[in-house]
Amino acid sequence: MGKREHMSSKNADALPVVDLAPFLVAAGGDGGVSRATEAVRAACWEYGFFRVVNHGVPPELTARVLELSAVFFALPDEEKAKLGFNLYPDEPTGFREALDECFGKLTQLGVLIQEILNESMGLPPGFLKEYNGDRSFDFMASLRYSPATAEENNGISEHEDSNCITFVLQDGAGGLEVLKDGVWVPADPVEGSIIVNLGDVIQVLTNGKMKSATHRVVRKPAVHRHSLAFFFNVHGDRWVEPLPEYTEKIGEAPRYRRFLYSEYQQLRMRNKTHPPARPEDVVNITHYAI
Ligand SMILES: O=C(O)CCC(=O)C(=O)O
Ligand SMILES: [Fe+2]
Repeated sequence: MGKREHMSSKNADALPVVDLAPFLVAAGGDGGVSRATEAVRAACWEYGFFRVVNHGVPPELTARVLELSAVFFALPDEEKAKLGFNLYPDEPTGFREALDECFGKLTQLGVLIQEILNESMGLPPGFLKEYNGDRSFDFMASLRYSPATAEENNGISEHEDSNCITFVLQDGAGGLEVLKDGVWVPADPVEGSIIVNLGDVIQVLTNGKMKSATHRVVRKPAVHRHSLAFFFNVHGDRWVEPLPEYTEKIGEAPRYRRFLYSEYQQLRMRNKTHPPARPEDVVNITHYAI
């Protein structure tokens, strides 16, 4: 009586971690694959955000690409201004090769995660591969955030990604955060892990069951932050709509109307080229909500 038990609470800043080793080593057979698939399902329903380890992207490559990215961004502006969209810089030496190698590895990882998602979404084998088998819309961005000032620290305002699956590689600075039940949870750098977050396409296909996580970057004082974001996308000609497995087959009404992915991309691009005066007029996936 009167004595309070200490309630142990879940460590709020621990994002779910999924070990991909069972998919990448020949062994298997110990239930590792189904455990990892279940872990992905739980993470996607709860957060839409998780870390993967033993993902097949060499840590040496991740470290190298982030270091070269930092060298690139530290070049004089005149040097960087020579570049248009999708042109590779000559300097620093090896940056282009590192980016290409990273792009290749992250594409492979995307294909694997998509396979796992297919299973954890309970879809017929190969469904997502068929739906999203064209890799020509994938892209990667090398990003740099300058130190926070006393006046402001916004790196990227809160948003959801529009695509299928995003990967984030980051240096040691920190600042990425994900919104979970109204609380901003840090997605701090953990050596050897890659952040995975789901985008709007998966949220719509699953009729809102899997989350397109709201996230942001808060800049830290005194440090530059470098990250690499890879967007495993879907072709612009694809129609996106809640799947029967998440609607008629389980007696639930669709929560989104169908849309052409390229149309959504264009509306989101307008957010940037013609920013609406009122924040509530920024187009996001609720534009298609029923
Ligand atoms: O830099 C990061 O950690 C995240 C970037 C991001 O959220 C985005 O580009 O959509
Ligand atoms: Fe994002």
